Parts: sequence; C-alpha cells; structure tokens
Amino acid sequence: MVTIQNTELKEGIIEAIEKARKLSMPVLVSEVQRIHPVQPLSVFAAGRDQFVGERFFWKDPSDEVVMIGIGICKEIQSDQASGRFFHVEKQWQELMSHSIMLMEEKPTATGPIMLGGFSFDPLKEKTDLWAQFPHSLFHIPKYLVSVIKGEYYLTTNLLCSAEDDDSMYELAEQERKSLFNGIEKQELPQLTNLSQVNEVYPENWKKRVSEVVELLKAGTMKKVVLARELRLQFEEQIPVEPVIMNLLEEQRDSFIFAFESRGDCFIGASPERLVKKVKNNVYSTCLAGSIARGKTIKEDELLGNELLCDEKNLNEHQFVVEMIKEAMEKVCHEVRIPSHPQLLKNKHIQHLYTPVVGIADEESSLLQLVNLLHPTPALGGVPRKEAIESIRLMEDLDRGMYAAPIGWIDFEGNGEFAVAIRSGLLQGNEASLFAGCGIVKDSNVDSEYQETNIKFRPMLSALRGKE
Ligand SMILES: C=C(O[C@H]1C=CC=C(C(=O)O)[C@@H]1O)C(=O)O
Ligand SMILES: [Mg+2]
Repeated sequence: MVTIQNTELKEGIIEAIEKARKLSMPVLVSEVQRIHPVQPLSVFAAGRDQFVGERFFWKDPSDEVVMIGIGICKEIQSDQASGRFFHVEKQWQELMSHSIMLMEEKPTATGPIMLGGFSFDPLKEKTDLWAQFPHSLFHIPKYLVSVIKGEYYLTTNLLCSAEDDDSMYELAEQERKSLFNGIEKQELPQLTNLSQVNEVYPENWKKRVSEVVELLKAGTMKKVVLARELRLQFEEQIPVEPVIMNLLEEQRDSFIFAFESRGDCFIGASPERLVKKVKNNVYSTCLAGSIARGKTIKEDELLGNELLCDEKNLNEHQFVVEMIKEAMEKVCHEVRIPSHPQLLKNKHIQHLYTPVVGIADEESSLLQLVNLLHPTPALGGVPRKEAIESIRLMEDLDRGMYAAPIGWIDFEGNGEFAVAIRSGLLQGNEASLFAGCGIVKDSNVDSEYQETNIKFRPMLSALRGKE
C-alpha cells in the first residue's frame, strides 16, 4: 500500500503564498517523501481518469531512473525557433530561483523536475500531425513518482500565487489520496486491434534517397539522414499503458518514454542517449551504422562482425564520432572516446556504438550541451546546416519530436536527454511511426529502405502489428 505521510506541505504552501505576494509572481513549492514500492506502470495507469493527456513516463536503459509524472503543475512551452534551448533554460532557472523545497534528502530525479523535449527542426513548417506539441514543451508534473536505484519517492509540486489560500493543501491531499487509492488493483486496459498499416509515400522516399546519394557523390555534403512514416489504423482508441508495457518487456536496453500532450501521446524505445549530466560528468553516445539481428547465435555474430568491418557503416558512424567530439570539447576540459566502435544489440537491430565521457567546465549547462549536440549526424547530417536544410526541403515528413531531444532536468541542472527515435505518435484510433537512416555516398536505396523497415519493428511489435 502506498502511504502518504503528513508532512510540512501545509506550512510550505502558506510560506509560498506569502512569498508569491511579496514577489508578485507565482512560487513553486515542492515536497518529496519516500514511499513504499509501487509498480511504475500502475502509477501511470492510476492517472488515467483524472489526468489523461498530462502524463509522462521515463525509464533509462540501466533502470537507474524511472519517473512517472502525473498532472501538470506548470508548463514551459514555446514555438520560438531562435535560442529555444536558452529560452527554456531561462524560464526554468527563474522558476527554480524562488521555489521552496521540502525534502530531507536530495536524490537526483526527485523534487522539482521538468520533463519534456524539443522538436527536431523549429524552422520546419508544422503540420496538423504535431498540432498538440509546441516546438519546445516541458511539464513540471503535479505528482512525480521516482524510482531511483530501487528507492521510491513521491514528489508533490504546487504553484502558489498571491490569490491562493491554504485550502490548496486539502485539495492536493484529496487528489493524491484518490490517485494512490487502490493503485495495486489497477487493471491495465487491453490493446486494441490493428486494422491497417500504410506506408507513407515509400516510392517518393526511395527517390529522395537516390537524389541525396547523387548530391553526396557530387561532394556538396557528406551525410544526410532521411526519415519516413508508417500510418496505422486501429479498431478503437489506442490505450498508452499496454504499449508502454510491451516496450518495457521487449526493449530492455532502451530509454522508454511516453509524453502525453492534449490528447496525443509521443512514445518510443530509443537506444540512443544524446547527453546525460551528473554534476560535471557528461555522457553522450555515438550510435550510427546498423544491421539486422541473426536468427541464431552464429548468424547474429556473423552479422555483428560484418557490421564492425563494413566500410560504409564505419564511415556513417565516424561522422557522428567526429561531430560529438568537437561539440563536447567546446564545453568540457576532458573528453574520452574509444578509438573503435563496439556493437550495441537491441531486440530487432544491432548498431555501431561509441560511448563518450567528458568532464564539463564549471559554467556549462545540460541545455547548452543539448544545443551543441542536437542534431548529431546520426539524425541530421554533415555539414550540419546544409543537411538540416536538405531534410527540411526534401522530406515529406513533419518529424515533430521524432529524432529530437526528449528527457528531464532537475533543480540542480542534472538530467538526461535521449534522442527520440524508434518512436511513434498515438492519436486516438491512429498512430504514426517514424524511422530514418544515415545516407552516405555509398548508400544503396533498397538496403536503406530495408533498414527503415527494421527500425519500425520495435514500435510495430509493441503495438502488436506484424514485426
Ligand atoms: C534515424 C534513426 O536511427 C539512427 C540511429 C542509429 C542508426 C542509424 C543508422 O544506421 O542509419 C541512424 O543514424 C532511426 O532509428 O530512425
Ligand atoms: Mg544506417
């Protein structure tokens, strides 16, 4: 049973209201308490009645941080293109600078946290597909359950303004009691049947790939990532919970995320970290170059070895290593990168993988790193500017948040962003899945097309379509 203790939240609220009156601006009060273990997916499901459309699920590959955000205490959003990372960072720091924190210990990923992400390209014209997601969107959840290295915490975040009074406390108490009441008995909704899968203009996509190969051969650019879409129809509305459950079961070594906004849900299982920051320690990942998994251990090993020696894939990978190294060196006084890639194996695919570790300069922030790194040539290309412009012009797809940074930041500036690939957007009875691949001058159109088919499989399988 989840027992919620009586803590000093009431006093905190009174203090925050007084402060809000003095400062003439809303003040955040954040309370953290330890709770007994509870199933993360049950917490997400428990929020369905009262907070559908306002939930966030996050799990990192090592299971060190699992977070479920329920409800929205405050939204930070913007469609502004230039300086968007700094704009979000400024709003976050402003809010944090006068917030009140009620916590005895300060484990990471508890207390006030901002969960969300950015679109791939704020200059790409937005279509209806992504109407529910501004180009920059973060939620500070009302209730946050964090599982940190096996310990369970509940954070309550409330934004108090000058007009509020202490009845806020009773309201919050009732709300979280009803949220946690009977949480263990939660039944997850069943997945609905998939009735149709449509590839969106596959022939156009192939044509674009051959056009890009010609451009690359002519030497104007070195690499461009092109993506495409599958549109799925279901018999009824797609519930998010069983999709998360399947991703958790099938994609164990991935970031599992689900981000609800105004009725839609962006969800996925990405094997790719963009950047993680813990104090001054910074971690990033070069992930590019792909091959299928084998049906037997032997075949799998052969495929893995083939990938490790394949010049086209090594080339595709090396562009990412060089760019990440250069970006990290701008804000780190130490950067360590192994000289050869290794293999990273997921259920449906294997990749060339090079981990990167750095020590950041004192003044550098997580969003500054995101700004420097996004998009790496695993999602954009080389040179970056020209590649993004080509993607903007040539792709029929509105990428929205696909291939963009998704993650979290805490009040001390620690946090993590994944690259939102192997992902899809759930919209009522329909879903869009996204997959792309790195085109280099030696790319073969049909092999790249097959590679995108493999990259759709994690989401297709979680939605119980044919794999
Ligand atoms: C763009 C995607 O994958 C990237 C990450 C790993 C390997 C990739 C590749 O081999 O092409 C891509 O650069 C995607 O999954 O949609
Ligand atoms: Mg590739």
